[in-house]
Amino acid sequence: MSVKHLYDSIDGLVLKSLQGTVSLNPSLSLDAASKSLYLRTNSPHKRVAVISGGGAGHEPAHAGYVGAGMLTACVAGDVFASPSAKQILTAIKLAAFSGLDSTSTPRDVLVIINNYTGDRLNFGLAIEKARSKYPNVNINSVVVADDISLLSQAPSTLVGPRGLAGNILVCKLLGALAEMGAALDTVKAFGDSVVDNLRSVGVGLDPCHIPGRPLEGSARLAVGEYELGLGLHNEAGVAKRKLQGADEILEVMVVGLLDVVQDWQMDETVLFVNNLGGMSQLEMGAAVYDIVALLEARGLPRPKRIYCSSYMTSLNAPGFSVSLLNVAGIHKNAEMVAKTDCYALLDASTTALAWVGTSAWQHEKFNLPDTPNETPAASGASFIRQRRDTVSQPRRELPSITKNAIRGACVRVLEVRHELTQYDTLVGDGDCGDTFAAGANAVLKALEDGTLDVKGPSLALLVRHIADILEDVMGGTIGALFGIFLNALSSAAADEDTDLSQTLSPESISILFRGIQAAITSLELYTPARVGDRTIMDALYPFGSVLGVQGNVDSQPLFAEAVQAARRGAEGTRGMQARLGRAAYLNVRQEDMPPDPGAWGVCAVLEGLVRGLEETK
Ligand SMILES: Nc1ncnc2c1ncn2[C@@H]1O[C@H](COP(=O)(O)OP(=O)(O)O)[C@@H](O)[C@H]1O
Ligand SMILES: O=C[C@H](O)COP(=O)(O)O
Repeated sequence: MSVKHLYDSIDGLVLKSLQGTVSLNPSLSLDAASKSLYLRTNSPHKRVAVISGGGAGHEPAHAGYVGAGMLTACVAGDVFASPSAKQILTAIKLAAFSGLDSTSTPRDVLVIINNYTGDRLNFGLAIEKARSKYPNVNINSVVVADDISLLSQAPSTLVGPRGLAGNILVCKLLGALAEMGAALDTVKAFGDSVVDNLRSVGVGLDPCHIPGRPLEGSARLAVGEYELGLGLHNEAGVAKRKLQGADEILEVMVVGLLDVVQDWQMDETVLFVNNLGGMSQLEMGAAVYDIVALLEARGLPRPKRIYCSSYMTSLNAPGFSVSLLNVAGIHKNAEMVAKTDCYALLDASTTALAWVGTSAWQHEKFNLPDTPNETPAASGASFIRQRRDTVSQPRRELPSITKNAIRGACVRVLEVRHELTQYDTLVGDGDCGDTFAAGANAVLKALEDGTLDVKGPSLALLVRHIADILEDVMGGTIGALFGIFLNALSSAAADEDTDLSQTLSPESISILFRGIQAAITSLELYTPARVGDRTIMDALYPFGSVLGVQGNVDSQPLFAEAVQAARRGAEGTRGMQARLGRAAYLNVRQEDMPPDPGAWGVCAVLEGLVRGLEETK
């Protein structure tokens, strides 16, 4: 694994890289605030704009695929963390309206989402927001979930297969179909059918290293090991195996794929080999040759199209994936889909920078050199109104309490940042500490420069403002969860008459507590996670249930008690197997599972709030 980089931090890198892409393709424009790239002009026949995106670190995905005949727009988050719903909403707007005047009918939008929790939550929320904001734009989505390596875990997890590099094949096929003027329903049906007929498997010879990240914990493979069942974000593979050479690795991959596609009609397939960024193209070319040989050795016809490039990387990871697309299976589906010629779509020209595929397929009968004979082996949470009696407490000046509490939360988050990174490196993609820290730093800055107005006018607006600040800087699963939680808390508090500009009254505290419970309830609309699934819910549920205690209570001790319950919940995730989130992909021994980083981070926020409150006494 190379840990030397040209840039020594990822700060500003994503934007700069997008700017570089715009320099390479004059038909693109960049909306820097949302990190969205879009085609400035589109063919008037195009009725549907196909868009995609996700965390950065996968370049040339997706910026390299924006162009006529492929994506109309894309949006990037931070490295390995989903963009926020706000960013995605802008990308949808740009895709629907770019280049059109106010009298023109906007394009409909088809969103291609890779199956990762942060992406599902943030893209899902953005689509909901866009539907209400732009009622004349029809929006639908296709979720790519091509990874076969987690299928054996399916019954015990709720996450489903991950999206791997097959995503780019989906972008090419749907982008070309939309360019031909297809309607949204057709593109959606075709996309679902493509996903149903797409399978991938990845391997890694080593993880990648993210510029600026600590080195500890980043070298997880011994010299003689490789990982099978690798994702796109440096998360650990499903199994470590002894490195015995190309023959063994390719055999395992091909056999694994063929095992899950036994019902496919194999005379109509596409082979798609993706370099995760750190393999030499010399080796990848040889791998293509060997994979075709392995298929032929099993009596299978050569794939009708073969592709190999760095389509969707994991920074500089020395690894790759192999995907198979069952074209016959796609054509067998609904009548509307059957009329679509997959090969014509793959061969169609595009102005996207990074699509690599020859147009020679249209003209030449495909001929591979001989292969060897021998082959080796909300929401607007409905606010739950409860009666609570609170003992009367002295009224205290609010602004300094609020400011200290918020500052306390941010400072505590920054204290645990590296702990979160360490835990998330072991069980996830390592970005959890950075995501929490980005939120904490942004709120601290807003507190210091006075843009976050702690004097009021109301709890609802204060919370909404914090949610807004966080949404700009926190992507990933955590960003989406905080967004949902805080917006729901704000909506719940807005139902109440809370003038918090002067004093912190028992009544306003009880409104806050009830709002927190309502916000937890609204999270349930978007995630199936409950206690025991190893997520933030393991901290939030115990926290909320203490706050829900009825009867005479003194608010500050009750809050502190609730935070202790959250801490016990987060501690309880140590050694817990995950059913949701990226940790669900892992095969880590129970005793080696660190606490859940999300739950740990939530505890830090809560503990910081308490510390800030106590400092105000
Ligand atoms: N479906 C889910 N519901 C609630 N919390 C979840 C879910 N999936 C993951 N989490 C929480 O999110 C945390 C990871 O957040 P983050 O680092 O942003 O994830 P990612 O980088 O995979 O998007 C986990 O530690 C867990 O607490
Ligand atoms: O690159 C990251 C992907 O978009 C997945 O996002 P996530 O880690 O927030 O789930």
